[in-house]
Parts: sequence; C-alpha cells; structure tokens
Amino acid sequence: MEGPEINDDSQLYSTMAGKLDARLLKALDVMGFTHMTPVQQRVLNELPTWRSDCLVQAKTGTGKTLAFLLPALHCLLQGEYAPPKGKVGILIITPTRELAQQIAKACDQLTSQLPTPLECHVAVGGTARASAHSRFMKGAPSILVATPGRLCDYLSETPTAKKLSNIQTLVLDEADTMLESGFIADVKRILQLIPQKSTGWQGMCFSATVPPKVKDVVNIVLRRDYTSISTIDQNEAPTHERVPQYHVIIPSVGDTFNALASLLKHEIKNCKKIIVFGVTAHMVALLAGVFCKGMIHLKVFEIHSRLNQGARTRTTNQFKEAEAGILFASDVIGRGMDFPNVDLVIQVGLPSNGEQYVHRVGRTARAGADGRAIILLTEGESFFMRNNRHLPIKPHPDTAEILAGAPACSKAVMQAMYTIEEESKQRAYSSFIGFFAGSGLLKQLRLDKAGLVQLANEMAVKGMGCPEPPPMDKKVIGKMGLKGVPGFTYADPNELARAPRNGGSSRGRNQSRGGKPRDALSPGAGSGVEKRRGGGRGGRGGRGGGRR
Ligand SMILES: Nc1ncnc2c1ncn2[C@@H]1O[C@H](COP(=O)(O)OP(=O)(O)OP(=O)(O)O)[C@@H](O)[C@H]1O
Repeated sequence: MEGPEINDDSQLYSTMAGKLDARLLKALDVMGFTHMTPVQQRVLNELPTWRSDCLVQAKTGTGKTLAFLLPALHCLLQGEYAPPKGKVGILIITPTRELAQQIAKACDQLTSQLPTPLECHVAVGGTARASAHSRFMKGAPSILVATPGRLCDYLSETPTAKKLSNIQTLVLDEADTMLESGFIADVKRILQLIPQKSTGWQGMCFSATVPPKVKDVVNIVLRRDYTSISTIDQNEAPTHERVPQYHVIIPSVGDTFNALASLLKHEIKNCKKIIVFGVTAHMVALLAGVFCKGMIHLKVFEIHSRLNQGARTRTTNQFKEAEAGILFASDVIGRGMDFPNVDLVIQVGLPSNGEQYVHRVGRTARAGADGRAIILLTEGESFFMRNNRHLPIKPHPDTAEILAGAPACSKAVMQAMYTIEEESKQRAYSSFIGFFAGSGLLKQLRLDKAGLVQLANEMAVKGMGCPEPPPMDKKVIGKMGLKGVPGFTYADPNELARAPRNGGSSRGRNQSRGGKPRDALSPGAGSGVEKRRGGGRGGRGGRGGGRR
C-alpha cells in the first residue's frame, strides 16, 4: 500500500464518515488518500476535541500537514466556530516562504470539493506585498498561511489586523524553530496583535523534532492542559529507519569540492533526484556554479535566500515536478518541503544543529518512499557525530574509494572554478567565515579566530583555486568580530570606494547566473531568513551574509 507509514492496519478515512466533514472526505478521496498515516490517525482519534490544543511530534514526511489542516478545517466548516465572512479563522505560521506556499496548496486541495472553496491566502516576504495585501483585504480569506515577518507587518495595520480578529485556530508548523531564539520575538509580537488566548482559540504545534526546551515555551500558544502526541519512541532517532545515513570524512576543508565531485560520481549511478545542502547561501551558489559546468549528468537546480522569490518559487515547482535533477540548496528548503522521490540527501559541512540535520535528511524517504543520506565533514567537524550519538550515522562503506577518487576530479573542479567570477568565490569565502565566527562552533572545532581565517584561506586557495585568500573589507571583518585577526587579505579601500554601493567593480558583480540581482555584501544583508533576527541557535543567522 502506498503512502507514508501506511500499512494494512492503518485506519481508513472512510471510517470517519459522519465525523469528518463529508466535503473534506471527498477531497481526500480525490487526492487518492484512502488511509490515515499514524500521525493523522492519532490526532483525529486522540484529541479530546478537534478544537483542543496540542503539541504533535512525528517523523518527517509522514503527513503532519493534513494532521493539522483536517481538524482545523472541519471545525471551521461546522459553522459553530466559523468567523464572520471575510475574516480569517485559521492562521498558520511557518518559518519559510516555500513551506507557506506548499501548505496553502494542500489547503486548497482539501477545500476543493466545497461548492465555493475556502479562500486560503499566503503572506510571505520577498513577494509583491501590495498586490498580495490588496487581494487579502478585498477578498474573503478564511485561512492565512504566513511567515512571521510579513505577518507582523500585516498585523501592524489596524484594518488588516481586524481581518485577523476572529481567529479560531493558530498553527505553528515547525514549532521548535518558531519557538527558538530567531523567531520567538516575532511570535510573541504576533500574539500581542491577535486576540488574546483567553478568547479561546485553539493552538496547534507540530514538528518532527521537539527538543526539551521547546516544552518550556510552548505555553505561549498552548493551554496548560494541552494534549501531547508523539509517534516517535523516546529512545528512537527522529529520522526514518528507511533512510540509511552515512558520513564521509575528508582530510581537510580544501578537499571539499573534489570530494563532493567524487562522491556524486560514485552515487549518481543509483540516484535520479538528489538534494545537496551547503552551509551558507553563498556557498550553495558557488557549489551550484561549479557543478553546473558539465561535471554531473543531471540537471542542476539552485535555491537559497540570495535568489529573488520568483526564482525560488520557480525552482521549487520545477524540482517538485522533475523526474531527475540535483538541487543545491540552503536551509530555505531544509524543513517541511515535500519534493517527491528524492533518493539522496547530501549535507556538505555542518548543519546548524542535530535537529536541522534530521529535517534535512527528511527531504528524502517521504510518503513511503526510500532514500539515503550522506554527510560530508572534515576530520575537525566529525565531533558532530560524537555530539549526536542518537543519530544512526555510519561510515560510508565506500569512503576509501570516494576519497581515492577525489584527486582525479580536481582538474574538472578547477576548470569549473576558473570560470566562476572572483566575486562569487569572495562571497562564499566571506560567508564561510561569517558562519563560523557567528557560531559557538569554533570551540568545538578547537580553533581560535586566527585558525578560522586559516581554515577559510585553505578552503579558498586549495578548494576554490584562488591565487590568494579573497580580499575582505575591513568593516565586514570588524562586524564579524574579527578585527586585527591575522591572515586576511584586505580589500583596497580605493577599489571599494570606486565600486557601486551595492556591489563591486568587476563585471557581473551582484549578478547570479541568469543575471539576477544579488544582495549587498554586508553581513546579514537580505539574508532571506524570514526576519530571523539575532540568528538561530548559537546566533548563526545573519552574520557573514546569508546563513540560509
Ligand atoms: N494519508 C495519506 N496517504 C498518502 N499520502 C499522504 C497522506 N498524507 C500525506 N501524504 C503525503 O505524504 C507526503 C508528506 O506529507 P507532509 O509534507 O505533510 O509531511 P510532514 O510530516 O509535514 O513532513 P515534514 O516534517 O518534512 O514537514 C506528502 O506528499 C503528502 O501528500
């Protein structure tokens, strides 16, 4: 039987006849969903009422979206809890724009069998605010799926806030990330601007990972007596047993590109659809730039915060529909995104934490499919496995072969590197330094600040083929907290003065492949993380120009 975690004992949706709104049941039928996934089964059967507050944990790709949409939509359709026409009844907050759009699509499918489908609107950053806002104000939205920054912006205007003054259900998807340092301030602000919890709205928090400290803050959206549901055993890793997970340890950071080329060559025989995660947006752009030069026989896709939203949405849709391809990605698609039939997830470098590792791995083996995951780390970074012993990551059985194949890839990698503009390498270099400088990782890597610069220099010279470490602006170095640290090549201030304010002096600066404008070099500029101030855990977001 097809479907995530569905077997012959799974409850049929038809058993919900008379309980779940018939039009939703019809939609499920049209969507081809006959059986409940475990998380859907438990939410629909175990919640005291479908308006009860809940914290729900279930593995990635197991159908959590429907598990919150179905009860919330059912209650809205029953009339008793429907807000006046034109007012939002269900508010769903997600960390990324792509995820918001994906949830809205699922919502549209679920209400497609109503004589007049409910209006589900999306409010996310990076899109034409004026037109989306005008549609929202003129329309009759029943559901709003939003990212925190744009939602705060909507709620700051009284007429817009009025449309959200009758909320019946508030869903925090990827709840752990919504309740950690980068987003919690926005969530608190949103809670001040919508009706008080005492008015009785339902709070629903969903995620594949729920670190213990989330339970300390979850009460800002949930009643004290909320129902806790987990389909994951406490002693079990929150990743799929269906995803064999491997590590490949490379001797030094300068080997990253060659080793990845060798790894891809090795794996590509058995894979049609691959996602490769990189540490920062600029590093992802560089990876995509290198590997689109004919080294791999798969169509190359690229997604990260430095692309404009139009390009991000296009890539998302294309990669969803693609039968084959390789997507170089930052964490803008690390959580929640449902790309069908991804056979392999590769992580190049450290994820921000164990939870992020789990979510990235979760982009494969979705909806009952199989998948594999590989993380490529340097010896210095291998502490990640020691710190996350609960994760079932084993040495890649062909590590020796992959490493032995790396030098042979060096020529093709360098040829590709030479075609890449210096500015792109400079950005990748700078973002790499910013990523580590702004994190608590240096201690774990047993590096001081000078050691970090040396590491980045090795990445640039050995890995990217730069004749010398790329020049850095003194101001940027200062903002990274690295003033006076030896090892930098300083940018010529005259050259900087001559350069346009938003970029550099060379042809093609601030242009991505395809000529799309990029954000300025300054740390955190246009990080694309939805108003994720102050960084994520360890304060990583924003510094060094584009964590995501
Ligand atoms: N009852 C069902 N039967 C078959 N397929 C289903 C069912 N419910 C959901 N799916 C499919 O399973 C896939 C994963 O669902 P979804 O994106 O909701 O997972 P998730 O648990 O939210 O994952 P993540 O933790 O990554 O956010 C989707 O393609 C969805 O359409």
